[in-house]
Amino acid sequence: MIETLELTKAYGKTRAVDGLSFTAQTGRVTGFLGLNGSGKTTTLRMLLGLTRPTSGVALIDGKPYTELKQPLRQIGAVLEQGITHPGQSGRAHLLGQAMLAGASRTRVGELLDQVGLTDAGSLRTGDYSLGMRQRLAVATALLGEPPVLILDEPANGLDPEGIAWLRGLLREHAAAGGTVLISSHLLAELAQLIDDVVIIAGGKLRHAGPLQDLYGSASGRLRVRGADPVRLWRAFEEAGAKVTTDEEILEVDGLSPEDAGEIAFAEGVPLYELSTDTPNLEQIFLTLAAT
Ligand SMILES: Nc1ncnc2c1ncn2[C@@H]1O[C@H](COP(=O)(O)OP(=O)(O)OP(=O)(O)O)[C@@H](O)[C@H]1O
Repeated sequence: MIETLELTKAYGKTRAVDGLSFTAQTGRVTGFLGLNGSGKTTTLRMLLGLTRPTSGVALIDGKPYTELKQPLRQIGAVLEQGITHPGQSGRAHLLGQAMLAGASRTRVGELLDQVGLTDAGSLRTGDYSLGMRQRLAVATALLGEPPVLILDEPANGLDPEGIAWLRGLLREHAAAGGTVLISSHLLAELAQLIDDVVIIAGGKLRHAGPLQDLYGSASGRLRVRGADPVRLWRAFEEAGAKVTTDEEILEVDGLSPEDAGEIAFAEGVPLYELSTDTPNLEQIFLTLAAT
């Protein structure tokens, strides 16, 4: 499990992270979301022992990173910065890192295969595309078979096939009892990957919970088209709804589709269309993440 308690990092007068408490549960993939500059990278760096908190704690399985006995075997990380020497091949990079993590040559071959870089293993990493570099970074993070994974913007640079690959890998990792924390500034980018969301703004927690609850929290607005829009409008408003219109289509807040259908029936107005607007995930995120 990953946990922060009242975690704070101040740079002079700027509070990059400000009293942040959240958990990322074992067996789940948690999305860590916020707009640019909201404090995501600073939080992840504190979890990884790279930045010292001003106050509060960042814990991996109940301990700060610096107190972990075998950090490379307990936690794997993909950070935004490049980690490789451009003249080195992907395989050589992994072999070097494997020595540090105490992993075998066989493991390097398996990982190249798992991240889809077997054929590209002998190419210079300087010639890798952004997506290939992300795959190599994920392979590096997995070397020590750590149960906890922290990934900073890993979806950046991946094409749809790459995203599907990452989804499979992270889901498998969580299902095998791992913990995954993955950051992004776009909720839509992570929607297919994650179980839970933590949204921050200005270094503070804005929302935490299952992704499903975010959809649930967005009130479903109805789209109604009928033979007599004016009459429908009046009837809906009399029933307590808020209605806006472009003259033909009514957008109705505060009524269920059942209520709206029955009101139209009682008014004797034929309906041509009655649908519920699906909440726009990015819109929900932007509302929650706005400072
Ligand atoms: N070393 C530092 N010195 C001073 N200010 C910093 C430092 N690191 C981060 N900050 C500030 O802290 C705030 C949070 O930055 P951080 O990089 O954690 O945000 P982020 O959510 O990761 O953003 P992005 O999505 O752009 O990577 C920003 O205002 C940033 O300018």
